[in-house]
Amino acid sequence: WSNPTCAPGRYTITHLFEWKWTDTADECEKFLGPYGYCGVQISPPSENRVVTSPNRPWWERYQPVSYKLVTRSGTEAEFRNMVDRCNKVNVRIYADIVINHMTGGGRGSGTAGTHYDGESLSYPGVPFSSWDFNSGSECHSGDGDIHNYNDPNEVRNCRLVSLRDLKMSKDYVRDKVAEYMNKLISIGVAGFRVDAAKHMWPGDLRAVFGRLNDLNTKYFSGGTKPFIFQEVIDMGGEAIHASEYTSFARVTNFIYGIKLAQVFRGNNPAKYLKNWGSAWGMPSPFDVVVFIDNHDNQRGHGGGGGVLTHFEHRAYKMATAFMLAHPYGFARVMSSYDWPRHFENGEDKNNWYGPPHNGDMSIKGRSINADLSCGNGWTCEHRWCQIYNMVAFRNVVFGTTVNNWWDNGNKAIAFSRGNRGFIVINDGGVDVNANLQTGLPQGTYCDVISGNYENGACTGKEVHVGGDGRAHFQVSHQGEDPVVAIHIGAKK
Ligand SMILES: O=C(/C=C/c1ccc(O)c(O)c1)N[C@@H](Cc1ccc(O)cc1)C(=O)NCCCOc1c(-c2ccc(O)c(O)c2)oc2cc(O)cc(O)c2c1=O
Ligand SMILES: [Ca+2]
Repeated sequence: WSNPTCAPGRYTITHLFEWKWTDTADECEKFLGPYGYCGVQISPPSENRVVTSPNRPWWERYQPVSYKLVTRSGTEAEFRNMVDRCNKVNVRIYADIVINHMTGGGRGSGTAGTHYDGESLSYPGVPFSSWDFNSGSECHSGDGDIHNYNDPNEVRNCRLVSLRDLKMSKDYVRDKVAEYMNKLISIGVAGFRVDAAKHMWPGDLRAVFGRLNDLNTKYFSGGTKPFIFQEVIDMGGEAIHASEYTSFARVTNFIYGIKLAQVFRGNNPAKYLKNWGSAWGMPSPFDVVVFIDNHDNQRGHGGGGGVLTHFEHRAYKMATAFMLAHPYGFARVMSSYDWPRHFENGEDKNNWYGPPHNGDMSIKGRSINADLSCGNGWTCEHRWCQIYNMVAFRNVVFGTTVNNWWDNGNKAIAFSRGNRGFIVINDGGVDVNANLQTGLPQGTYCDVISGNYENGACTGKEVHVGGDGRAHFQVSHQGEDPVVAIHIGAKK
């Protein structure tokens, strides 16, 4: 487990995938601060390989060349400015760090112009050289790559898709990685998303994390530890289990999104969610970061591929509303960019597409529409009102449990969070037309899915809760948003 380092009253982060640092700083001040987000997961800030075939794919950022803070997202100065401005409006920065490996084969230069040679294992920008990498002594797979995911040694000591595998058992390597993380901490970063953690030994990760400083007291109280969550793709069926990694940090819970996709695509009745969480055999809520989709599995591979994405926006909003209304786990909202999917034999041939860009391949900033949504090719799910209003819902109900569960035996469910919030989700079949116990104090509440609570008025539907805590709910199973959510922070 690991404690989030959010400012008080904030409980959800958003992954601003491939955003520039200048845009991220602006987004903290204009939106994430005012709308109650805890923080941002940023794309890897370390210098990465420049891949031109295909042309600047998103996954080039997962092939480090050095730990210099120069990428397509911006310069070190822009990075420092972003962390400062976001912290000043109570929005934390969680850095995606790629420390299992460096580049694949071949030689070239990175986004800071630093030379590397993947053949001779030469990375002068760190520096790392051949004895800092796993070799035939540690990896016994024959060609040096991972093939057998049921051999824990092979998964950790061999090359993931031929990416040069760092020898994390070596003190020098641990020191250089910890030095990189401590530099980010000194700048004001609040924690880390550890990429490809499954491919590193838990003991080596624990040794590196043990070298980390406390967070910078310019923004955090003394003795605050960084919030660390590790990407461990574990869907069962492999030799490596997420539980190996949860004694010293959190893990990403991949099963979560896949199970919710099954429910909200209509394969399983929503009533099954009555005992959602640990009763489904999932890890302790304090050991996980939960999400509907991530940058990899929204493109159809990595974590099972069967998850909901912004392309299926109706079901996606329902599943996100459920995730944010339910107490299980620390929630992360994906924020994507659009790309022209092109399926051939079930695979999206364009799943490598990088972010919207200008003629010179620099990343194009997002534009903001009157309804707060984004343009210029950016999806900005974190700015969809059905999502940002549920981020506020999660803030208001924190610390309460699930009560007053109701379901219609099939695809409609409802539950309250203590006496602070109540949600009805109608996942299909028949309309809901019921008088339900909300557990809330008497009054007129705004439905925060169909509109906002602004200047004391509801721009969407209103719900009247009587003295007995009951209210009448009519939720068609055919509307764009078959969800009604109310809470005491949006009450007339
Ligand atoms: O699709 C991709 C990149 C995927 C990817 C990148 C970052 C992630 O955090 C992630 O989860 C996936 N990469 C493309 C293209 C590619 C890139 C490099 C390379 O040497 C070969 C090909 C691809 O087709 N990759 C093969 C399938 C995805 O196999 C990868 C996985 C991965 C997928 C499923 C697993 O269960 C697993 O344990 C690991 O993690 C990466 C982590 C990285 O840091 C960099 C990578 O290249 C990858 C990575 O290729
Ligand atoms: Ca490894």
